[in-house]
Amino acid sequence: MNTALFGIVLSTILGLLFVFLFAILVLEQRNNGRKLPGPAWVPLVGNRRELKSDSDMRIALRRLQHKYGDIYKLYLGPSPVIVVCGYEAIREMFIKRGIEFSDRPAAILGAIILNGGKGITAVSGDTWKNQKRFILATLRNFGLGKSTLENKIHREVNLFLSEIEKQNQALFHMMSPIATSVGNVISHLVFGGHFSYDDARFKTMADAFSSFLRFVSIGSPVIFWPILRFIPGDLFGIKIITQKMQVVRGFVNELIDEHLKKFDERNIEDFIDAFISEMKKVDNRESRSIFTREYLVAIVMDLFLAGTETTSTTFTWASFYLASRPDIQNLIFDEINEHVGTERLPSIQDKQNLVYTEAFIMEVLRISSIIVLSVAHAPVTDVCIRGYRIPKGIRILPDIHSVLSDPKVWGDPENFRPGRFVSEDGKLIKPDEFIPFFTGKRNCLGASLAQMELFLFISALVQRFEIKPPEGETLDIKDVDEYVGGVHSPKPFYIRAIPRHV
Ligand code: HEM
Repeated sequence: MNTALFGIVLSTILGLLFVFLFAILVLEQRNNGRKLPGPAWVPLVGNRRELKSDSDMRIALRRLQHKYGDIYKLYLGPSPVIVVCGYEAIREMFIKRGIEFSDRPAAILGAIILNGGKGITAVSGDTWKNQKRFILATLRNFGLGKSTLENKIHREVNLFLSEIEKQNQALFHMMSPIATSVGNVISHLVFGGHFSYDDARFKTMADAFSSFLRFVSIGSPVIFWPILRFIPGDLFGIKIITQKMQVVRGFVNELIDEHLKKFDERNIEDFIDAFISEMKKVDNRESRSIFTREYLVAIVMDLFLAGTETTSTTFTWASFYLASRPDIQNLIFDEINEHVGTERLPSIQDKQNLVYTEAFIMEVLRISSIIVLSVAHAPVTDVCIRGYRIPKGIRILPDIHSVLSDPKVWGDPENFRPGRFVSEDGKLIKPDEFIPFFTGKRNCLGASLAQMELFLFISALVQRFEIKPPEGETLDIKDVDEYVGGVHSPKPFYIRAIPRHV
């Protein structure tokens, strides 16, 4: 299409959309039902101004909650979105009436670029239920929560510790080594192999996923105006992201081909084998089957995307708090030294004795709140909540940060204080409001895996090394904390790892 013709088509479409939006506005105003509160919005642009009014979007979100209450409506571009804040509203909608809010909105552009909208995070209804059941059962078969997986994680822990040793007490950034390690834990489960620390394929995949997460963050206009992706050039960076995703998809397809070639029904070794085994059993003419190659590619990509950046970002935050709070790091080390010693790696069995270490991990998950706004949900049918009519399919964003930073729940949410999770008689406290993995029917599928990894990697790191800021400096939260959308990760910071036993 030449540029002039493209301009005419684009302006006609935009004109029609404008009329359509104006009609929605008029219809909404005529609606006699109780209207959800929310800021006035500008057609086409939505409430971008309100969300971007602060350098840190969490401040804007807290202000909106304060002004409009726990359930309010926003417009992101032309799309209406309902934001749900505070534990009570989240409990009411996603726990008590969880099934009614367990769909995802119709495949949005982000999910389509990632996996054709077919992976576990994007699907709804029976497809979602069947995928979730199969993935959880298969991951359990391959050791989730069992010692077989712990042995594999320990192998990765040892490689990780050697990698830290190689830094030779010089300054380094934690994200790179830990991303490879947690990526390798998923790799063991998914395809039965692992990457070396300098593997170019892994670096490409990690880079593609973190660019993707930045891109789908709440602010990208092309997500809400998909037509913008046809503008010549790559103003919104969508073409480069799509290319990167194609490279990752090619790599996943190679893995599947390798598995198909050596497939042996009597020797099912990993998730891909287990899925292929089901593919061979079911009749693929049955159109509702989830056991197709397309679904397999999408699920594998989802598991890597959902399981790598989240866990490695949390771990990177943990290394920040270790380096910036030597008092807390000493308490963790003393506990490990007392209950495990230094001759063997801490194991899952030790969890019951390493209460303060567990509390430290919970406090990192709480205060870093890496998923500020959860993945969008959608009502399965039209529903009524607190007198508000909520239409089927609308995007609902649970505001996890509003719960994890609520002063009514935590008292001093801004302070890093692991002791809040330890009772006076030394037991671990798990408040209902502790929801970094969200809650209800659609909560994180990898929560127990992530907690197992964080425990085994963090306890081993502190057992072996003293984590320190750069010589003669201190690390301050103000220098690393910002949230602009996507996963809440710290700005780059550098630390040293000093071996405790030479
Ligand atoms: C610290 C690490 C992690 C955090 C904080 C985290 C958090 C979350 C959150 C908030 C959601 C959205 C729930 C919702 O729909 O509202 C989610 C979904 C999900 N997570 Fe995690 N996650 C972590 C690690 C993992 C790992 C290791 C996996 C591994 C396999 C994983 C797999 C998934 C999947 C597949 C979903 C989609 C579930 C569904 O749609 O039913 N996550 N996670």
